[in-house]
This record gives sequence, structure tokens and C-alpha cells, in this order.
Amino acid sequence: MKKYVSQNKKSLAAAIFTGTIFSVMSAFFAIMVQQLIDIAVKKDISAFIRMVIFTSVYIVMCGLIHFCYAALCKRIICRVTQALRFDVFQGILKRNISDFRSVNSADYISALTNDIKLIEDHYCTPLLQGLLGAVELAASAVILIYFSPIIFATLIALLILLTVIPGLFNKVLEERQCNLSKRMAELTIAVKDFMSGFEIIKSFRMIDCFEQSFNSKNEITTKSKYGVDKITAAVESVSVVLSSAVLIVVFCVAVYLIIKGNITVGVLVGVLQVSGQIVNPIQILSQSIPKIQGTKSVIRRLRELSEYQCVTMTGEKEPTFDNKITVKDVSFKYQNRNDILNGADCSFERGKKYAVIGKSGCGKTTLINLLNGYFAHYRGEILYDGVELHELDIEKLNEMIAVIHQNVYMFDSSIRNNICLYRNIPDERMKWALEVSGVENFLDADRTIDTNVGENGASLSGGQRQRIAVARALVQDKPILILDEGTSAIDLQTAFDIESRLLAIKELTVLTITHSFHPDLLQAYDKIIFMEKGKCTMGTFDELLENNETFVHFFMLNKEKG
Ligand SMILES: Nc1ncnc2c1ncn2[C@@H]1O[C@H](COP(=O)(O)OP(=O)(O)OP(=O)(O)O)[C@@H](O)[C@H]1O
Repeated sequence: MKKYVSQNKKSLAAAIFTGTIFSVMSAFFAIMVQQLIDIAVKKDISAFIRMVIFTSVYIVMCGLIHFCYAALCKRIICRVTQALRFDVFQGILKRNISDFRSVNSADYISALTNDIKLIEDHYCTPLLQGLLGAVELAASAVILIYFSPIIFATLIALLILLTVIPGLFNKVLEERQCNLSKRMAELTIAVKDFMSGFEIIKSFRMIDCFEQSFNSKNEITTKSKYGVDKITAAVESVSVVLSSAVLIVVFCVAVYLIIKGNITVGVLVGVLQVSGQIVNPIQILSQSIPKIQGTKSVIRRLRELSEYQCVTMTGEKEPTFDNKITVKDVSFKYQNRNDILNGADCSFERGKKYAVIGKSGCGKTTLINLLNGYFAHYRGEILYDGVELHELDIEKLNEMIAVIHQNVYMFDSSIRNNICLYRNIPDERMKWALEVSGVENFLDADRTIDTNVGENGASLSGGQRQRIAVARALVQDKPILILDEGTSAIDLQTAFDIESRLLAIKELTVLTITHSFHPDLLQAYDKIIFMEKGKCTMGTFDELLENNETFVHFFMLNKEKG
């Protein structure tokens, strides 16, 4: 948080300056009261008129200065939360795809919304209020010294007590704040799940189940919030009691000093006034400190997100793909699972076309994800032009590869923007991409390239979305195109046509994960990679049919199904 404070040094200095002036002016009010009482005792009417004029000007000035102070505080809070939110967002953007996927995306949403709000309410606001409180306290203390050093000494002793007692709540408040942050993240995850699965929930009559689940999470979050609020209420009550106790003790000491003849009645009233001004900042301080301390765990969580450093794939070499990608004796398993790949060997030459085939769950997508550098903990070697993946800059590697998944994400924008991804693409290339991908076939007078596709492409069919994804990959001009069942939602003939056109692009290396077993199409691939029991067998379609019994069996079975 220090970074954000130093980014707003000037505004903070101005806030402290105006806050100090306001505090001093507020504390000065006690002297005015004392003066007025003494004027009343002396019955001096002209001094009284002068005091009335002075007081009026003083009140207007107080109002103006307080406005400046409050506006500066709001500005600082807005800037700090904006910068914090931006840093967290940047930290999320920096994550590699594998790390990003390891956390539920609603967790990120919760950090960017709930946690930032928590920092605003429980860190920034109390910190600024506390600063003003401290200045007010100091100013009032000076006035108190002016009235009576003995009363001042009593006050200091009590203050020490006041700062220690609310501090006892710090630890429990921090634990509860941390718990609340987690519960809010869980609630956000549940809400996101509900929104994403709305259609399934409705059509499969899951409303009761979701209602119960939401209700229970809502209840847990509310309880957790109440847990924080209860501690905050306890801190507030303790601070109210303690500050009232301070007021009474100070008042008793002042009365004692009057009895002893050490101070006048005017000073007594002044002391009472300034003591009242001391109670307020004491309350603010004793409530602010535990609140600020309580946000430690949330700040830690936000720091972890914003200062994300990739520790798994930290290579810096520029990836190239002039020759080939080699997968050498690669074994891989997901956490606490058996090996998915077990000594897999295969290679991909530049410009050649490959079809990856195998039973559902045999590890086809896993292999593709490994090539993309999503996972670091594999055994064996994955080499791009002879350089191991761990030595390469993964961000740059990802820029070389276009992946088209079965489920295509669509931005709520025009077809053009979904293809060009908001970049300027030359007309020629765009025209070619529309043709190869088959997008041009579903454009007409009603649906042009500039028609909006709705939320996640709601106004398009699954096949149309996939065709847009193919066009998107083509205009980006990447050397490697991976289709992870990327044409599965398109009718057989259209998919055949699109894939044939893709296979005809000479310079493009194509890897297609496919469950479609059209012999003509499979023959058009340079090599088939048949995956089975964690291993890969490579060959042309005809070679595999000739030499690999398992492949023949698998092919015949699927061909019949198809
Ligand atoms: N993130 C993950 N964590 C744990 N297990 C996973 C994860 N992703 C995939 N798996 C498991 O790894 C195995 C291989 O999955 P993968 O998606 O690579 O198979 P696939 O051959 O592409 O399947 P399909 O043809 O059905 O798409 C499956 O058993 C799957 O359940």
C-alpha cells in the first residue's frame, strides 16, 4: 500500500495540510468558548459583538476548509482504488493460461470488486479519518496544555490505555476479514455459475437445488459479514465507553482544580469543550486501527494477484518454428492422477498437416496444451527447432499458435470485430479468411459483417461461431493452427470443405484433433497421430491402416458410428 500512498503524495500532503488547519480551527473553538464566557462574566458588549463577527467568519472558513479536506480525501481514495484495481487486473493479465485456469475466474472478479471495496471501506477511509483524528487530537492536546498541563498529563495516561485495549481485537478482526473475503469469493463463484448455466438450470428443473445452494452460500457469507460487524461493533462500543470515561476523568480533574482554585470557570468550560473535541478523534482512532489491521490478509491476497511472477515457465528465448516441433519421450499427469501421457513421441514439421486421433479422454487436448506451454511439470522434452520449451518465452510462443476450440468465445460486438479482434486487417486478407472459413456463406443483407453477434455470440449457431473462429485464426496470420474439434458443430459437408481449404494453405502447419473419420479427409493429412495408452503412433492414414491393428479396429468402429 506504501506505493499507492507515495503515488498520491501531493494530494495526501494537501489533505493533511487542510485537515490540520481544520483540526486546529476546531480545537480553537474551545478558546472561543472560554473567551465568550469570560466576556459574559465581564459584561463587555463591544467585545461580544467583535466575537460574534469573528465567530461567523470562523464558521464559514471551517466549512470551506472541511470541504477541501473531504474532497481531497475522496480523490485520494478514488485514485488508490483505481490504481490497485488496475494492478490486480494487470497481474491477472500477466498469468500464463495454465495459471489463470487454475483459479476459478469468479475469484478474480471477487478480488476486483468485493476485495477492493473492502480496502476502500476498511483501509483507505479509516486511514484518512485516523490521520485527521491524530491531527485533531494533537491540536486539542496543545489547547489543553494551554488550559492546564495537569489535565493534559492525565489525558496522555488515559490515551495510552485507549490505544492498547482496542488493539486486542486486531487479530480476530483480521481472521474474520480474511474469512469474509473467501466467503464473498465463493458467493461470486456461485452467482457466476448460476448465470452461466441459467438455461440448463431452467430446462433440467434445477431451480430448487440452485436456490438451496445459493441460499446456503448467501447465509454463510452474511454470517461471516455479521462476524466482522460484531467485532467492529465491539470495537466501537469499547471506544465509546473508553472515550466517555476519558471525558468524565478529565472533567473530574478539572472540577478538582477549580475547587483548589487553580483554574477559572472559563477554563473549566474551555476544558470541557476541548475534551469533547478530544473524544471524537480518540473514538475514530481506536475504531480505525483495528479496521486497518484487519485488512492485512486481503491486502496480502491482492498483492499476490498484482505482483504475480510466473515461476514455472520463465524461459526468455525467442521461439522459432522454421523446421519442426519434437515431442520426445514425454510423460505427463495432472495432480493426483495417473499418467495421461506415458513416453509419447511425435513431431510436427513446418507447413505439414496432422490429424490427432484417439479415444475420448486419451490425452489429445493435453498434448496440444503441452505444446502451448500450459504445463511445466512434464518429463521428457518438447523442442521447438531444437530448443526446449522451458527455455522459451511462453507468451511469444502463444502468439505463434492459433487454437480453435469446440466452444468459441465471442465478444458482444460485430462479426468484423470478432474476426479482426479490433485490429486493422487488409481487405484482401479479410476477404480470403471469410472465404476459407465459410463465414461468407452465412452473410446476407440481414446479417452483414458489421452485425452485432450478441452476448457470447447468442445470435449465431454453434457452427457459425466456429467458422468465425476459423476466420479469426486465419487473419491473425500465425504459422500454426490447432483445431481442437474446431469444426465439430458444423455439418459434415461444410466441415469437410473448410478443412480441405485449410489443408490447402501451403505455409500453414495444421494440427487437427478430430472425431470425424472421413477417409478422404484423413488421407489428405500428411500424418495421423494415433494416441493410445499415453503413447503416440505416427504415420500416413494408409500406413496406419496397413500396420496398426488397433488403429484399424478404432477406425472401423468410428467409421460405422459416423
Ligand atoms: N485440468 C485437468 N485436471 C485433471 N484431469 C484432467 C484435466 N484436464 C483433463 N483431465 C483428464 O485428463 C484426461 C485426458 O483429457 P484430454 O482432454 O486431454 O482428453 P481428450 O483426448 O482430448 O478427450 P476428448 O476427445 O473427449 O476431448 C481425461 O481423463 C481428463 O479427465
